[in-house]
Amino acid sequence: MDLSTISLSSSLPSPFLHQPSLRPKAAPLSGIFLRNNPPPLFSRLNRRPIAAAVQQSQNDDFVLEDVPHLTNFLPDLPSYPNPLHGSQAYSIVKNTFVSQEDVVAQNIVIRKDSPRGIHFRRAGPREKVYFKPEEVRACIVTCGGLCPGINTVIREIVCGLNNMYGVEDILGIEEGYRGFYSKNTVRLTPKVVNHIHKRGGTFLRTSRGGHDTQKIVDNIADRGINQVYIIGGDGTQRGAACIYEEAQKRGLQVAVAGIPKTIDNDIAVKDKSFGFDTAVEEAQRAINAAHVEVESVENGVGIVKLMGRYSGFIAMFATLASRDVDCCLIPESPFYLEGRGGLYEFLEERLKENGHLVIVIAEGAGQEYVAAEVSAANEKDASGNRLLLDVGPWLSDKIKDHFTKTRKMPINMKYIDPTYMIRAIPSNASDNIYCTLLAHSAVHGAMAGYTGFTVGPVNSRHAYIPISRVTEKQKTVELTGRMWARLLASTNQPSFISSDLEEVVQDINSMNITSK
Ligand SMILES: Nc1ncnc2c1ncn2[C@@H]1O[C@H](COP(=O)(O)OP(=O)(O)OP(=O)(O)O)[C@@H](O)[C@H]1O
Ligand SMILES: O=P(O)(O)OC[C@H]1O[C@](O)(CO)[C@@H](O)[C@@H]1O
Ligand SMILES: [Mg+2]
Repeated sequence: MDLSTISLSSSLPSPFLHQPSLRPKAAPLSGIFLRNNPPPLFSRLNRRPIAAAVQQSQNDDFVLEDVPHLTNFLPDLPSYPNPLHGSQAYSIVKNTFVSQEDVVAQNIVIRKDSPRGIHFRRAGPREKVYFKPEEVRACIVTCGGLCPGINTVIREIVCGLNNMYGVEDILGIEEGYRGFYSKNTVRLTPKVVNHIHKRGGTFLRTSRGGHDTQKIVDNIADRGINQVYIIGGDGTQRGAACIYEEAQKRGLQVAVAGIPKTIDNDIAVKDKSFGFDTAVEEAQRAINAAHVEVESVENGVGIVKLMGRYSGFIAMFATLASRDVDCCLIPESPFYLEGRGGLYEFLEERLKENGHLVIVIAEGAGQEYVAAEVSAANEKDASGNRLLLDVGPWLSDKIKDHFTKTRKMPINMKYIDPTYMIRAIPSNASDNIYCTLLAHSAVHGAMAGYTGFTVGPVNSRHAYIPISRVTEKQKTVELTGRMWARLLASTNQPSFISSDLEEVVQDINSMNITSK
């Protein structure tokens, strides 16, 4: 068990409950473990009591992975009644405010005797806020690659702050983290952002690299910013954690809220990333085009390359949605070309059977093969992410060579690379709604004094999730999970698992692992 897991059980000696980082904000959740992910300073201070508390509560099985609160390091911060009390939108809601006791369970498929497991705080407006609206100076920044819906999140943070809380002072930081110290800010009002959700990209522009925590926090302090909304992927959220830690170290009343973004859908804990549905939908157009092309010629072979550096979610879902795909190749599932059970054998069978076929490949798949054949320097982007080799043309050449040279069978290759087309578009209707919920959750959380947190749905219910949970591990397609099995069942493609590996997978499957 994690040493930062502590118990708030009523049997605890009171000193534990009085340590600032451990103290619940309102009514404590009774009889629970609280995993606060405290910043290094607090974990150092609390090491002994935390370990002792764990020992005392070994039998308790309810874990709350809590997010930090400004009062953890500013204990005398005053609070105010939430202005939503009087808002025309919320005053008629039956339970306007989310109770401090409301939590969201990470696992909802459980067995009768399973432990209650990990929970997160439910997102939403709280009875008390820790900012007077007229004293809020918020800023929004977008970093990393694009994804559909960023503009909707920006719009809804601005409109949410303004319409729900009466906040008027909102700044846009342009071109990512480096914009904090190298650019002027732009004033964001509901009028300025009114139409931006209809456009792809980010109204505030973006960049990679350039994260300098000291300079960023200096700038936040100099400008009198007290709420920071950070939209970006895993790298961006790591940067957000640094900003939160530095602001806390300096004792600044600055709430840092992260809205995780990635087209690859590889953010842990959250159900899915915003813009992902839109991207999968757009990918259908490329797959359809490939299918139409190859269906119309003799021995047509279509290849569609989609994004997905380390995870094949876009490829997997686009394949499952389409039904025209014969084979889906993803980074998590190593494939091989030659021999029994290999890709060539399968493609030959499909061509004999149907006269055409479509392959979808995620950009991160087969990197080891490409690397072995092309002399490429190990290049990185400005943020330090490894630049991938282009697997699409490599695969297309391999298949062409195999059929025309080895099998003496001419094929008609149609290669489509819609990489940027699927992420540079505006979000669809359902992603727009999703983005609105994310933005509102972030606004409610920051106003309520939470900081160093991210937002997202866990089993469909929106929650406040510690930043570390979304940065420590990337979500990947589980080869032993049901979704990948559904894909294999749908395409009937080889699993590319040799018999030795099959045994290992069966062993893993027989362990008590549940998958969605
Ligand atoms: N470990 C880190 N600590 C502080 N800042 C970081 C860290 N990693 C990345 N960043 C900063 O976060 C920003 C975005 O990072 P990156 O380019 O990796 O994109 P990302 O947020 O992971 O999005 P995506 O990968 O989905 O495009 C950059 O400005 C980068 O400097
Ligand atoms: O070319 P860019 O903008 O660096 O982004 C490419 C990368 O960004 C991602 O979309 C992640 O955001 C990856 O799938 C892709 O490899
Ligand atoms: Mg990333």
